[in-house]
Order: sequence, then C-alpha cells, then structure tokens
Amino acid sequence: VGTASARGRWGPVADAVREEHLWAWRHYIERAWGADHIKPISGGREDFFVEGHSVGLSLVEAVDTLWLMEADSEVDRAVRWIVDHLDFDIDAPFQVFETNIRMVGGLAAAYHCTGDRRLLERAVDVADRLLPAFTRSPTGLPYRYVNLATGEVSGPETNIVEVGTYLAEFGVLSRWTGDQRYYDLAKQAMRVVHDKRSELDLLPHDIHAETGEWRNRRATVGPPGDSYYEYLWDGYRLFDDPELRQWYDTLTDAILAKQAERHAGLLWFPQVDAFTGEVLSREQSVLAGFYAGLLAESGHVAEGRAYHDAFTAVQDRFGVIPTSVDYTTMTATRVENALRPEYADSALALWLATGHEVFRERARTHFENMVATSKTRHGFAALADVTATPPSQGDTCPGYWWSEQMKYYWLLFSDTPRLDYRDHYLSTEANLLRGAKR
Ligand SMILES: O=C1NC[C@H](CO)[C@@H](O)[C@@H]1O
Ligand SMILES: [Ca+2]
Repeated sequence: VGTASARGRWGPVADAVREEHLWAWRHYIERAWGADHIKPISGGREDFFVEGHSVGLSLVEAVDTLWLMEADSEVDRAVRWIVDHLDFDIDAPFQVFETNIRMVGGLAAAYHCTGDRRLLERAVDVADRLLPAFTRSPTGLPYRYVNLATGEVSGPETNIVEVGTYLAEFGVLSRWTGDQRYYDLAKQAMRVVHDKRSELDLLPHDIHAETGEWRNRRATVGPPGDSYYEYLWDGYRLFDDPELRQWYDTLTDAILAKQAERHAGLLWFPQVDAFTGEVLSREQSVLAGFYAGLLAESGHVAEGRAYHDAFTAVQDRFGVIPTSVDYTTMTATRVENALRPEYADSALALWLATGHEVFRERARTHFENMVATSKTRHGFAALADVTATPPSQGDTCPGYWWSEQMKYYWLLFSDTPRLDYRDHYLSTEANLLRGAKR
C-alpha cells in the first residue's frame, strides 16, 4: 500500500490510521459481524435503525473506506455479506434521512468503488422503499419515517435537514440508472424550503411536511439546518444545476451578513431569529464544524479558515471537542462527544482548498486525541464526558466512524492512488460518489 517514504513525513500517520481502522474492523468481524454497531467496551452488538432488525450499518459504512485503504480482501468479505444477507423487506418504520445518507449512500459508494452492480441494485432497492415518504406528501416535503415493507409513512413534524439532504445520493442514482424521479423528488423538496425563506433570506429549521408551515423561528448552521445548505452546494457541484447555486448563494450571503459574528477575535455563527435577525443563542454544536469546510469549498475560504480556527481553539482547550460550547465563555454546554467527525471533515476540505499544511497538522491532533481517549478493548468508543480525567467512554461506536473521520484522515495523510484528489465528491456521510480510481 505504498511505502512511508513515498508519502514523506505523513506516511507513518497514514499507516497508523490504516492499522487502527483494520484493528477495529477485525473486532467487528469477530464480535458483531452483520450488526449495525459493535459495542466496543463489552464486545456486544447493537441495532441502530430498528430494534431487532440490523441492516449491517457499520459494515456498509466501512466498504469505501476499506477500498480506499486497498484492503481488498476485506472489501470482498463485506460485499459478500451484503449480497448474501442484506434484505430491506422489513416491516418497520425507518428514518428516511438516516437511511438515505447511510444506507443508500453507503451502497452507492460501494458500487462506485467496486463496480459491482449488485450493490447498485441494493442502493436502488432501499431508495425505492424511501420514495413513498416523498410521493405521499402533499407538499413534496418527505415524512420523517417510512415502513420499508408497506410504504406506510409517518412523522410530518420534520426539519430542513431531514427534508433536504437527499440530492447527492438520489442524484447519482438518477445518473446511474437513467430514472430522473430520484433527482426530481429530492430537488423539489429543497425548492419548497428555499421558496419559504424569510424576508432576510434566512431559514428557520423546523417545518411541517403536510402543511408546509414553519414550526419554529430559529435559524442555525448546526443541526438540524446544516446539511440542507451542504446539499445545495453539493448538488450544484455534482450535477451542474445553476438553480441550486443560486439558492445556495442567496442563503449563504444572508448567513454571512446576518448570522455571523466575531467574538474574542474568532468567527462564530450564533442561532438567530430568521425573521428579525435577533441573536437567540451563542451555543455552538460540534456538528456545525462542517460549515468551515463548506464555506472553503464554495469560495469563502477566509471565512472557512476563520471558523476552523474557532473550533481549533475549542480542540486546543478540551483535547476532544465537546458536543456543544458557549463560545462567549468557551465552556462546554454538553460534555459528551459521540466520535463526531466534523472537525476532520472540514480539515480535509480546507487542506484541499488551500494546500496549507496547518490543516493536516490539525487533523493529526484530532486523530491522535481520538485514539488516546476513545480506543478501548474491542474498538473505538463514544465519549460520555470529555471534561472528565480521563474522559469517560460510552459502550457504543457510531456507524459514521467507519465512513467519516478514518476516511478523512486516510485521504489527508496517505496520498492514495485510489482517489482523484482533483475531482471527487464525498457526501455528508463521507460516501465517495465521484473520483474513485479503479
Ligand atoms: O451529516 C451527518 N450528521 C451527523 C453525523 C456525524 O456527526 C453523520 O451521520 C453525518 O456526518
Ligand atoms: Ca456530515
């Protein structure tokens, strides 16, 4: 897999990332094979979507990471499980947003990397089971849940993330199958949200799928606002749709003008009232850290760098970024951290946009601190309290760990020949949907 010397001083870090991922993968195989999650402390297994109906989540999330790491025998092992065991005919309600970014995206990425059409067939199968959430909605805004076997829908009380984070996955399915329905349904939901923006061109985050009415006034670049903005830009980049760029620019210009502020020399994005611009909260979620990368990707490099500087101040203070902080006091308002990948996500995007080594240094710190605090008997554990000494762990490892930060680190440090570093696309779950070099 290339030699350390070929990769210069980052080679040993890349090797360490690959070794940790494969170490955790072996424990998953031995103790939780086919489960959604491994329980890394006890070595048990855990379902994510629906109790009693595992769909091999961690395995599906890991495939493209293993492929980029050239662990081809492990890719084959995972694909064999998917082909032999993965069946979505489950009479239970699945969350449409999570099923899309993780299962549709994971299977689509596995197909993109391996070229194995059986994986595309399964991505289409589960996507088709999600469509009633869109087609049965009077507004085109999808319901939150759909029964994968019966198509029964539920959960109209939703948000802009869960109605607006489909275009990357649905769009490549339309491109790869020729069926335009996926793209059109995903984009229409985004149009409905954009057209309901306030006079200030800001968006609240909670909305009702049946009435189309806003359910709150608060605007945020963190959850549950974040990936709606991300997928406007991503859709424009992936599919050259100028309307998406227009919507993205309108909303982003408003966020930068009315939802950003400097505090103690650092750039932050407070929560504001979308209709008046009044600041409602100066709490910042670790998940909002993705926005530094999105700003850099979309031409706002200085703001992206400045926002990453802000989260670097938090990482420097706590070692591992807490779930949320009050940035006026730099105190943790929620002390846990569920192995969140956003800081590494943005470090990769900023390094690709600028070539500045500082972002690889920052990501290396993120990796080393994660290993030091989360590594346990059978894998990597989420943290219950990053402020405890030592930080206390929880007996769970989220599916996105297998797809996100370990892939971001690998791409930052390995210079792998399997990625087109100039032209590729990673979804909000880091599923590789463009740029695999077979
Ligand atoms: O977009 C997302 N939001 C939450 C998870 C990571 O924190 C993950 O599922 C994904 O990155
Ligand atoms: Ca994300």
